[in-house]
Amino acid sequence: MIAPLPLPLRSSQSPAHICPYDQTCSYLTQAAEELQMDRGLLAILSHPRKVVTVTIPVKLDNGEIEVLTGHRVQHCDVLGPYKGGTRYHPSVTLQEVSALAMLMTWKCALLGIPYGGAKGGIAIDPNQYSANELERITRRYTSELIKDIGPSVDIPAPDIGTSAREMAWMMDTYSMNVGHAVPGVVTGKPISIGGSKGREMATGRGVAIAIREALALQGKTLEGVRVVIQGFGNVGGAAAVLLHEAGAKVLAVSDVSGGIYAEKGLDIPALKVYWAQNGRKLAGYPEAEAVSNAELLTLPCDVLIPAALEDQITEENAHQVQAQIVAEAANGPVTLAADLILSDRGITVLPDILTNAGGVVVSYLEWVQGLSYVFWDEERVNKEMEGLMVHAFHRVTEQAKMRQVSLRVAAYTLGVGRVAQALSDRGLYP
Ligand SMILES: NC(=O)C1=CN([C@@H]2O[C@H](COP(=O)(O)OP(=O)(O)OC[C@H]3O[C@@H](n4cnc5c(N)ncnc54)[C@H](OP(=O)(O)O)[C@@H]3O)[C@@H](O)[C@H]2O)C=CC1
Ligand SMILES: O=C(O)CCC(=O)C(=O)O
Repeated sequence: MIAPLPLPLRSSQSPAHICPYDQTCSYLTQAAEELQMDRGLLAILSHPRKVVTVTIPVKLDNGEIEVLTGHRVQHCDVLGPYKGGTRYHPSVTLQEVSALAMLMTWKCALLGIPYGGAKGGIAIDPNQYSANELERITRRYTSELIKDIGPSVDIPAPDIGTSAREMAWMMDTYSMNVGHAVPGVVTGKPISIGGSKGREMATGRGVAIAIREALALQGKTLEGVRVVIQGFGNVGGAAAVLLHEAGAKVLAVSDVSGGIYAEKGLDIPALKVYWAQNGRKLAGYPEAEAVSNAELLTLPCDVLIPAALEDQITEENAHQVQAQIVAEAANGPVTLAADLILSDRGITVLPDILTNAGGVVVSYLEWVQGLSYVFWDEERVNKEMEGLMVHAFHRVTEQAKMRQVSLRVAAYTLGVGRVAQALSDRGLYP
C-alpha cells in the first residue's frame, strides 16, 4: 500500500509519474541527507504512524444506500496533536492522503507550532450531493473516527471541498458522542461556535505574505506585479482579493471548468460579486476572455499561483511556465520533475509547506483561543500569523543560502530537523 523507504531521486533519473507519497518521501530523503540523519530515523519518518480507513454507508435523498470510503492518516505526533484538513474530492486516495499528512508534519514543524501532521478525505464530488446528504456523510465519517480524533489527539480542518459548514457538523457529531461541547476538536469552524476571526482568509493571506517577502528580496513590491491564479476557492479566491488590494494586477483566475483572463487585470471585487451570484462559478464573466486551465498555467506573468490540486505543473508544461516566481498555494502542485526544470530555468518556487502555512497557523491560533476561552479581534490574529510566516520565510531563505539548496529542500530541512530533534529528545529513538 505505502511504498517502503524510497530511493533518493536525482535529476539524472527520470522522476516522472512518481506517486505523491514517494515524491514527498524523496524531499524527506534529501533533507535527511542534508541533516546527515540516521537511516533508522529516516525509516521512522518515512511511514505514517496510523492509517485509518472507514466505511461510510449513507442513505441518499432518493432512499438508495451508497457506501463510501473515508480515510484519516496520522503521520507523526511527536510535536503535539495531529493536525490537518479533510478533503472531499473524487481524486482522494489513501496514498494521496498519506502524502498530505506527511506534508502537514513538516509544515507545522517549520512554522514552530506544536502539532503533528494528519490529513483525511473521502473520494466524492461534493457537488453531486445535496446539503442533507453531505451532512449525513460528514456525521457518519466523524462517528467512525470518534476514537481517533479529539482536541488533544487529532484536530481536522477544512481542505478542498469542505468548509466551516462541514467543520460545524464534525464538531457537533463529536460533541454529541462525548456528551458535551468540544469546540477544540476541529478548526476552521464558524465563529458562532468558537471559530477564529481571520481563518477563512488565512491561507490566502499567508500566500500573499510569502510572495511579498520573496519580491522584497528582489527589491520589488506587490504594486503592479502580474499574478495568475489557478483555483478560486478558499485559498485562490482569498489570495486574489488580498493581492488585488495590495496593488498587484491579477490577470487570470480559474475553477475546475477553466479560467478567465484580462491582460489589463481583473476587477477582483466585481468578479467576486459575479462569482457569488453565478453559483460560485467564473464562466461567463463578461470583462474577460476564457482560457483553459492548461493555458492559464503558461500565461506570461510575474507570479504564478497554483491554488487547486497537486501535480499541475509537470515535466510536460514546466518548460512553458512564463513566471519568475511560482508560489505553491496548493499542496504539491509542482511535481518532482517540474521542480527540477523550474530550478534549472532560474524560476523561484516558494514551497507549499511554507507558502500555504497561514491556514494552519490561524487554525493553531483558533485552537489556542478556544482552549483559553479568550477570543481575539481579527487584527491581532492577522498580526500573530504574519509574524510567524515572516519569521519562517526568512529562516528558510537563510537556510537555503547557507546550504546552497532550493527553498523547498531548505524548508524540509528545517521542518524535518525539528521533528528529528524532538524524536530524539523524547527518547523514541536513541
Ligand atoms: N483551505 C485551507 O485552509 C488550505 C488549503 N490548502 C490547499 O490549497 C488547495 C486548494 O484548497 P481550497 O482552496 O481549500 O479548496 P476549495 O475547494 O475551496 O477550492 C478549490 C479550487 O480549485 C478548483 N479546482 C478543482 N479542481 C480543479 C482542477 N482540476 N483544475 C483547476 N481548478 C480546480 C475549484 O473549482 P470548483 O469550485 O469549480 O470546483 C476551486 O476553485 C489544496 O491543495 C489544499 O490542500 C493548503 C493549506 C490550507
Ligand atoms: O488548518 C489546518 O489545520 C490544516 C490546513 C491544511 O490542511 C493544510 O495546511 O494543508
